[in-house]
Amino acid sequence: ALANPDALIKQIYALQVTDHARSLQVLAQLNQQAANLTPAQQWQMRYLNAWEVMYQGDYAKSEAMLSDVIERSGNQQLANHASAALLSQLGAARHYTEAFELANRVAARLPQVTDAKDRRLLLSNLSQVMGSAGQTDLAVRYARMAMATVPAGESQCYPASILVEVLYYGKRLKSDSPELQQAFEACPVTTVSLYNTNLQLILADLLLQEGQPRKVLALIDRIQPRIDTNGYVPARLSALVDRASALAALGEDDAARRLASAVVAEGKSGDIDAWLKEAYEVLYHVEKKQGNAAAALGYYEKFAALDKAYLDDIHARALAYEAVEQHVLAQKLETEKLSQQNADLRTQQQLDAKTAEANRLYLALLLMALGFGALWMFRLKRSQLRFKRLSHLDGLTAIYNRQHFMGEADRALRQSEKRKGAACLAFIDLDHFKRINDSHGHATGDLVLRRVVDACRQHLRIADLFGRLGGEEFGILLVDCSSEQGVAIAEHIRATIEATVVELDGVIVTVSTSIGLAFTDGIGHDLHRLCTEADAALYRAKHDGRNCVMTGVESLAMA
Ligand SMILES: Nc1nc2c(ncn2[C@@H]2O[C@H](COP(=O)(O)OP(=O)(O)OP(=O)(O)O)[C@@H](O)[C@H]2O)c(=O)[nH]1
Repeated sequence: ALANPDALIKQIYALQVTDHARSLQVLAQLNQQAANLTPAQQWQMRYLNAWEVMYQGDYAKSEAMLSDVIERSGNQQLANHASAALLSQLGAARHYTEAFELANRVAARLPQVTDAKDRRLLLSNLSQVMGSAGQTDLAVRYARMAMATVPAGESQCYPASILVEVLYYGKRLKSDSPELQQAFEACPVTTVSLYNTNLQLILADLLLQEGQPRKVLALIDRIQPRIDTNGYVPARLSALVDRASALAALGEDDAARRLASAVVAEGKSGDIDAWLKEAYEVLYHVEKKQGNAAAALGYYEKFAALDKAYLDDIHARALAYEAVEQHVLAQKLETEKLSQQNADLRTQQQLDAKTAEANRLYLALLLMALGFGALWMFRLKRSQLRFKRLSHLDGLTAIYNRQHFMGEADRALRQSEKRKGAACLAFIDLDHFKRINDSHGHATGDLVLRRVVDACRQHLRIADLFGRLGGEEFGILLVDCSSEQGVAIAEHIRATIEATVVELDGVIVTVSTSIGLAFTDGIGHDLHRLCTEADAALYRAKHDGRNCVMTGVESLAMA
């Protein structure tokens, strides 16, 4: 097993463009141990292998591999790297529609890509794709954004190279353009030879266009060793064809033909068509110059076919770009429609929420009103009841007043009659009460009346009725009470009143009472008859010297 796979993976990243051959060795070493790697490391390896396949030019295979990493690795950073790689190779493989679609997805995701390195990478490749679509302005903008994203101390090489490329393909670059100079400074041959070589080849093309073939040859002589070491096919073919063009321009036809033929010998379909086209152009010019009309025509036809294909390709890119843009526009409109619908929905929801809140408020108000209403009703009822109760009571002593006593006594007697119970009616009248008023004042008289009520209460049960019948006269209906019990209770009451001492302002007042009794035992439950009887008994008690209990004549006779 490998000691530190992560370190080796890192090493591959570092070596990819600086020492490609060495990076391949490390990659092979790790691939042998793939089974021992963690799933995360295995995804890293899939990405690195995809990158290598792309480097070798097998775009069909690398496209599938990179898509797999983007969709399934679950590693956002790795997906960013794979997206960047796929972007550049979809363009190279002329899968323009896919490239522009991916570009749109990447551009949409850019705000979420916070890692500076990833951002720079994605922006650079977006720039490349836009450049290939002929959108030079956009491509330049992305490239400059990528350069602005480079973290301090990091190399500007990659975005600076992309900027040069897009300017070159947009025909906005000259051999002395500051952007090219800047890129050379950012991509020193010592650290990033591959990028430096690419820049040199671009410079070679520019020098050719500017009519400086000698400079081109000198330049290619200088970089040829590196090209041979790297083994990057496009670089090798580009150098070959540039050299052929330069030699042709210098009139060195044989050498030019030899080199151009070498490029043609490698001629396959795909990526090398650009150099093949240039090679046929060189051969056409050489043969024409030499007077080989038939050969010249043959090369010209081949050149024209490739040139048409090249122009068609540019046209296809523009069309694909347009199509994707239209699609994106349609999607955007759809999204806007959707977001409008969402906004409408939100407004509706807010409205609903407001309505619901208003309803809740109304309900709360209603409940409150009902609550207050109920409270008010309750209070009203309570005060009504209180008034009613008060209207039944005597103001001074708070026992039943005459009217209520009589009503209640009548009811109680009828109930008693139904269950054949016995009851006893007592009329109590204070003796010489007028004298108390006269000697001690009305207030003392009132106090005496209240104390008399208290004294009587001590001997009453809950069911008994007690009322004030007049000034100093009281009535008591003792329910479920025999005549003996009635006489005993009346006697107790009389004794208690006699014993009661009322003191007011240092003056001591006592009072006695006369009581007349009538019993249902003798005369039945008719209140009127009982009252007459009790009254007669009281009258006798008064005449018999007061401070005593008397029973009704008839009652007694019956008893
Ligand atoms: N202090 C006070 N006196 C009252 C009240 N109601 C009636 N009286 C007085 O009670 C007295 C009743 O006097 P009378 O009817 O002559 O009877 P009495 O003085 O008790 O004499 P006898 O009943 O014959 O023993 C009157 O002087 C009334 O003014 C009251 O609410 N408070």
